[in-house]
Amino acid sequence: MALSVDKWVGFGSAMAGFGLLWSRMPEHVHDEARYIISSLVPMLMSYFNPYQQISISELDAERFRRNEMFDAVSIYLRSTCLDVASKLKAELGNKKDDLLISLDDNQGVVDNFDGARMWWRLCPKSSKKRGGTIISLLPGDSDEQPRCYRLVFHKRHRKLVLDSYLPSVIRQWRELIAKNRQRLLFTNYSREGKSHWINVPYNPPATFDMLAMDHSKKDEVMEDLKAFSKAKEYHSKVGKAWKRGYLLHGPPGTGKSTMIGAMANLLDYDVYDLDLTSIKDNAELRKLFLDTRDKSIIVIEEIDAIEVELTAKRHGKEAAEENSDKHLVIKLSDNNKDNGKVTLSGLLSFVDGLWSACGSERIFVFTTNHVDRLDPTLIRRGRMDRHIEMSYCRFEAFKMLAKSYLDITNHSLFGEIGQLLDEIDTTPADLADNLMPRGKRRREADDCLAGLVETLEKNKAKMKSAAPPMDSMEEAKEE
Ligand SMILES: Nc1ncnc2c1ncn2[C@@H]1O[C@H](COP(=O)(O)OP(=O)(O)OP(=O)(O)O)[C@@H](O)[C@H]1O
Ligand SMILES: [Mg+2]
Repeated sequence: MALSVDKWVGFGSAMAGFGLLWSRMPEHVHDEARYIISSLVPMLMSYFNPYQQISISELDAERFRRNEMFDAVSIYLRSTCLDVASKLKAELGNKKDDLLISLDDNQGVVDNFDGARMWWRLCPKSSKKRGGTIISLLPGDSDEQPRCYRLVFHKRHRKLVLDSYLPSVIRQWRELIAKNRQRLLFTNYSREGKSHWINVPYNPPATFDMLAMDHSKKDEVMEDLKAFSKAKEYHSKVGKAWKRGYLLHGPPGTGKSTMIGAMANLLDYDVYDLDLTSIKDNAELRKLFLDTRDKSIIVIEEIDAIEVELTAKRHGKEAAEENSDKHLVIKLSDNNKDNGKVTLSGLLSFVDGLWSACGSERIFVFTTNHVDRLDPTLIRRGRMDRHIEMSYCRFEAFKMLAKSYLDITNHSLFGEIGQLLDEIDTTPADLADNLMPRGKRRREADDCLAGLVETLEKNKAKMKSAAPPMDSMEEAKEE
């Protein structure tokens, strides 16, 4: 039966080809005859061919982003009608040992819906070259036709297919992905001048419970995130895109990246780690943005360093080095001079321009060690809604680390450690390093804490010897 469906579809294409040929007949053929035959072709086609066809391409018509309907069909077919297919493909899924079986190219399957038969076929990528020329495409297109699913059904089921069958495919797809959702970490890479996302399964170990920072600040951030994830109606009521910006700033090793993992865990969002330096221009940046999914955190780490690097590309390395030494604010560039590059204005429109409203439930996170070096327009309130300072570890944060690393809430050395932490700036990363078991023997809490006191004492002594003597400070003050 599938064969006869293919025949009909082939017949339809042949008739269409005939129509095309006819439309190109020389002028001298009588106009009236041309008109009659041209209008007869579609009538003949519809008379002879009782089937209709819908194509679902892997990329959407503008080729700007992936067509999610293609994914919906893939997942639907995988779950419902692979039993009858003879050519299948096997891959390892995102979850460990998760075997993914799907249709192989050119393989067809039949689905039954409400007494109607639906013929599906996966058509492979095909070349657009015909007769040695490439058919003209939108800018950025490749010369390959993307893969597509072809659905063929009897004409009398048209209403059923459009009103019930395809909506049910989408509904089942949504249910299946909600059930089997695996959080992903994406990063961008560039191939042949075009940017793409690749992903790996993402299960960050950090949670807010383990994050050592001021209690009230932590609670505030968690409340803010939870409120954001439930604020769909609020955002549409006030006419704002459903997105939020966080700027995490503080010295290295204070937990900025760790907090991003904790955010992803708390909200169950995917993370897109955006590498700006490998993006060709603003258009590519926009394309990448359109390719992100809802419920995601889009991260640009160490944005100050990226700015320096981008400046280096534009104005020469020396200029960038000079800038980084002397100027507190390093601009990306002024966009008139930098066609074909990611510019500050491109980045701003990525974060909250017209295009940023194209998705929903997106959180932008920028991290930096030098908040004072950033262009103020990039981090103004409204763009980066919350500025969170991750600071050196004091006693309260230390207690959280002791609880997670050593499972203790009190110890005779706590008083001494608290005092030392007040005197010297120590990052949570340094403390965590001292609280980890070393070598083969798991160290007892006593050993760990004694070792930590020793390290802190040493650091204190170093700090004292590095500081200028009191007398010279007094002199400097007087001067
Ligand atoms: N606030 C914190 N709470 C718990 N652990 C922390 C914290 N800060 C740092 N750590 C520990 O130190 C390691 C390094 O921290 P992280 O990478 O998050 O720092 P960062 O602020 O992103 O540093 P950088 O600015 O260099 O990127 C983490 O793997 C984590 O184990
Ligand atoms: Mg980091």
